[in-house]
Amino acid sequence: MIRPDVDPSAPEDEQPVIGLIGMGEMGKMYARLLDKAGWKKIHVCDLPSRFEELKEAYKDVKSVVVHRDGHGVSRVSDFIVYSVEAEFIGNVVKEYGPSTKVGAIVAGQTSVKAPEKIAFEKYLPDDVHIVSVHSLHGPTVSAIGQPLVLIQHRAPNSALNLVESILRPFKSRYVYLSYEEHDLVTANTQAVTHAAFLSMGTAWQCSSGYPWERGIYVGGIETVKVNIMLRIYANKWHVYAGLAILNPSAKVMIDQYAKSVTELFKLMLLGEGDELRRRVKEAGERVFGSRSGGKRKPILLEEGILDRFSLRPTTNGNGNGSTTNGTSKPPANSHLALLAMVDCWSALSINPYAHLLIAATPLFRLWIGVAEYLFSSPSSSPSSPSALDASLDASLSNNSFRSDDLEFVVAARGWSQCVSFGNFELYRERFEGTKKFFEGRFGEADKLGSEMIKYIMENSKEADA
Ligand SMILES: NC(=O)C1=CN([C@@H]2O[C@H](COP(=O)(O)OP(=O)(O)OC[C@H]3O[C@@H](n4cnc5c(N)ncnc54)[C@H](OP(=O)(O)O)[C@@H]3O)[C@@H](O)[C@H]2O)C=CC1
Ligand SMILES: O=C(O)C(=O)Cc1ccc(O)cc1
Repeated sequence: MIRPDVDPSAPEDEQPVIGLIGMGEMGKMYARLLDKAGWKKIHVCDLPSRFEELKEAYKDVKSVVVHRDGHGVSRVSDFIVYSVEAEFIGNVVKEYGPSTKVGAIVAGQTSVKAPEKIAFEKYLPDDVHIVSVHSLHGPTVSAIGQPLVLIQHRAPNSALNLVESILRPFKSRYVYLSYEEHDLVTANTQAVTHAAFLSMGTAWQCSSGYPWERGIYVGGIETVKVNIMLRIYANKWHVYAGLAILNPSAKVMIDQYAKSVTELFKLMLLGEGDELRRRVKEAGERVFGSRSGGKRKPILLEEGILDRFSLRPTTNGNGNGSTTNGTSKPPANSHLALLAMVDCWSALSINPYAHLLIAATPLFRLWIGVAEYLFSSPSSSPSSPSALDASLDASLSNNSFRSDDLEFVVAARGWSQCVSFGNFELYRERFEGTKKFFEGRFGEADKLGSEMIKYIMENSKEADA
């Protein structure tokens, strides 16, 4: 019997055997973090076809034992994490679940929990516990301070405590949810955020050019848009497909987002300025008016700070990433993606700040940050409009955004349809087509994006407190 409060300094024979089934990005991240923590018995596997490759990769890591398949891992482990594609979780648990050691605790890392719950209930023997997990960040982000969802589904408190003890060295922030609460929260935070950024990528691709190379201003909050879009396309398609297609609440959110995009664009096209301003400002009031009584520190302190993370070439020709001279004011942009996001939150009565404190991913935090910046920045002088007014004016009077905005409408509708049809193959084709277009830029975007996330996370600590 493993003590629920065990820690990595315990003698090896008192430590739990930790099993990792699926050694892709997340499985590898868990193996790395668990080994670094000092856990000495980590048993892992991927598909049998990857057995030799994995054995070679971990030959010098003493704590890691590689198995040919999930039967070997399941039979010896006290705590098992399945980190496989959400689409396949049913089949994988059906195959290996019956081999689970009596009294073990089983978790899944899947980003959408509905199929995982069904699979665990159906295929795990009655004498094993279910305490699921979800690290709410990608494999290249530090786990420190990030939300880590724990779901005590079919387990006594002692099993939950053991999972807490095993994962404590990650220094993540535990968030306790039920399976159902998890899927509702992640539909609101992740699925719709991804839909917005996937649509930006598709639209920019269809406009045939990297935005920062088409003479379009890419500083300030545009920097966040470009970096996050690239981060998402650099990840695996199935992560986003799974969490959108297999989460029933996500369809509703993504559909409303596409509707908001379309309706706002129609008002812009028709020049219905009064109605556009009324609708957007009312939505802004509903979403941001209640922002902790207006006392919460903004997520983005200054738009200019973001220029240091920009991908656009610098004036001295030194590639990317450095600041401009800071004197030129960015031209107003219609910011259709952001106006629609706030309209969507308002239409579905979602308070994004409530999610921020519970289970926000770094990307969601940044996305609220830019929306908040657009909606809450005051005008710099009595004669100049606020950022929001400048954006609304531009959307009505400046035709130069129309073609990009039209592409964005088409893209948002396309992604929404793809999700509502539940078509994984179509999703993969759309995703990978755009990924190919941006592929050359992933390296530098990853570096700049990680720095940007680190900066925002550090600045958010105080505000969250
Ligand atoms: N990437 C991210 O940012 C995050 C992902 N997640 C979730 O974690 C899970 C894993 O994602 P991620 O690691 O990124 O994806 P990967 O594709 O990198 O990893 C999944 C791994 O599972 C393997 N696998 C599939 N079937 C089996 C099987 N029968 N036995 C053993 N291994 C198998 C896959 O092999 P093969 O490739 O050969 O099919 C692959 O190596 C997903 O459910 C995802 O939604 C959660 C948080 C963040
Ligand atoms: O932060 C995001 O939304 C990401 O894109 C990274 C990510 C992807 C899937 C998850 O289940 C958790 C985090």
